[in-house]
Amino acid sequence: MADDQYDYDLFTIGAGSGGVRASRVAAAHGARVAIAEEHRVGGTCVIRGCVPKKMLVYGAHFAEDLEDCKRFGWEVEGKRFDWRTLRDNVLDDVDRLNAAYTDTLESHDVTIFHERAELTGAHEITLAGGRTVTARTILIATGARPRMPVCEGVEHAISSNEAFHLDELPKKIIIAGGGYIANEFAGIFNEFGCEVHIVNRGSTLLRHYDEGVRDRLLQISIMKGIQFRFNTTFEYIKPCDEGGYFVKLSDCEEERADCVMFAVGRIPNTEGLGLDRAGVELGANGEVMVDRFSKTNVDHIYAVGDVTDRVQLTPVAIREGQAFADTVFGNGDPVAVDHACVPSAVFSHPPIAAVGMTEGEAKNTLGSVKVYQSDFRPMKNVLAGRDERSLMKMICDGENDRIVGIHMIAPDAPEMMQAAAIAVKAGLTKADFDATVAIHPTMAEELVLMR
Ligand SMILES: Cc1cc2nc3c(=O)[nH]c(=O)nc-3n(C[C@H](O)[C@H](O)[C@H](O)COP(=O)(O)OP(=O)(O)OC[C@H]3O[C@@H](n4cnc5c(N)ncnc54)[C@H](O)[C@@H]3O)c2cc1C
Ligand SMILES: NC(=O)c1ccc[n+]([C@@H]2O[C@H](COP(=O)([O-])OP(=O)(O)OC[C@H]3O[C@@H](n4cnc5c(N)ncnc54)[C@H](O)[C@@H]3O)[C@@H](O)[C@H]2O)c1
Repeated sequence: MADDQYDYDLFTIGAGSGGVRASRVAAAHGARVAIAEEHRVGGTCVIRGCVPKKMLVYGAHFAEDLEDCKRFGWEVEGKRFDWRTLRDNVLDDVDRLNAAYTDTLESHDVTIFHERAELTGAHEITLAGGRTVTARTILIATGARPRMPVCEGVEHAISSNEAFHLDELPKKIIIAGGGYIANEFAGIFNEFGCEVHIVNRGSTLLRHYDEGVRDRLLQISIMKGIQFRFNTTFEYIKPCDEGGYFVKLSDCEEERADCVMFAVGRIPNTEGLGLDRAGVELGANGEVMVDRFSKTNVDHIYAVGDVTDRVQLTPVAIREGQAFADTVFGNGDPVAVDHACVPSAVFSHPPIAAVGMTEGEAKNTLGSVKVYQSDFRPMKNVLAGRDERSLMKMICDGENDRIVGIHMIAPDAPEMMQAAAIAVKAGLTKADFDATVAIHPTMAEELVLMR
């Protein structure tokens, strides 16, 4: 493996989900590996994404539990929510994870440069401090950053990055977007008692999800007090002397808000990386173009994760990193990641989870389609007096009964979906589900009882 012509066998730029996995696996295969990280080891998922977000979701959900518990006989006197306590505890855990990821790299003898890196030659990388190193193979794993649209006063708005660090909760927040981040943070802030407005440029929330499921989320979110504006754009955001901002939207008078947050997609981090000099081909959104082995058009340069804009999810970035390291540094056959049938979840209140084709996609793709569904009020909601129904849908190929998609909105939907996704990925049929005995009483039993 040792190739003394270069300082390292592998140099990874970006220590997020994809870069860390690729680096430690390549090192375990015997490669001499270095990684550069300009911010904090762990990347988006650990530092300012999935993990702290999920902790806020847990924190937020207590608002409902504390309400619902009364009907279960519990009385909680003097309940009060303190944002700073939750925020600081979450940020402490982020510090712990940052240290754990750093330890993992160090224990695999991966050299970490805590600074920005860019390509300055075919095999040459220059670090922000001025040091230059060389590597036989280079991996671009620089992730993506929030897209901030062109709008007067956009500099006064926050993105999800800042949402984890707020000093105070806003009394009123306007969130632009209708995707994952907008819906997840709308749920979080709403449960904490903030007045939440979602402003979407288009007419659809979460457009890649099944229509029935997204309509149910919209209905429940409205019932919980979240306000929605569709087909609306931002004209300006201006600071207000008394604090907060004046916000002018395309379809109404100027209004005041304490915080404006943009959650309108993420842009691959490819600017200023020297990729043009290296001749690496980029796509229309600045994403690195790669083949199924994550190789760019330049033989020794690879890219994994959000920077390639294939599927912007942590488990996908991790798989791409693993497959890259096994392919380039392992002894087995090349490994390509299968991007079909990737399950996903939106950690809204309640959460959504899905795998495979939506009903609409199946109808547009397959000859005949059978749809089974279960629309029910979970037992806990019935006793709690919470008027919130869950929905599960199973989409089958009418020709052969094979399940091509499962979609749900229900408490713990992501937990149920992980197991159900195995069956869909394995190509099981509705009859296989029917043949499985239910676990009673659960919500998941609906999966094997659908008509
Ligand atoms: C708020 C939020 C919530 C999310 N929730 C989920 C979720 O619940 N589930 C899920 O699966 N996904 C979720 N995601 C998406 C997930 O975080 C990403 O898909 C994943 O982190 C991508 O990993 P990556 O390795 O490609 O990039 P990243 O984790 O972004 O890592 C890239 C790293 O590269 C560094 N870097 C960039 N340029 C340079 C340079 N020139 N030199 C040195 N370092 C550099 C960056 O600082 C960063 O640390 C969420 C994202 C956000 C923003
Ligand atoms: N639970 C999860 O797995 C999770 C959570 C958060 C983020 N992520 C990942 O991060 C990515 C980015 O998330 P996101 O929510 O920023 O993007 P997104 O692609 O999910 O949604 C963007 C939304 O913004 C709307 N929009 C675009 N421009 C707009 C504008 N100028 N004004 C108002 N609305 C506008 C779009 O119509 C769309 O609804 C996701 O695609 C996902 O891959 C995943």
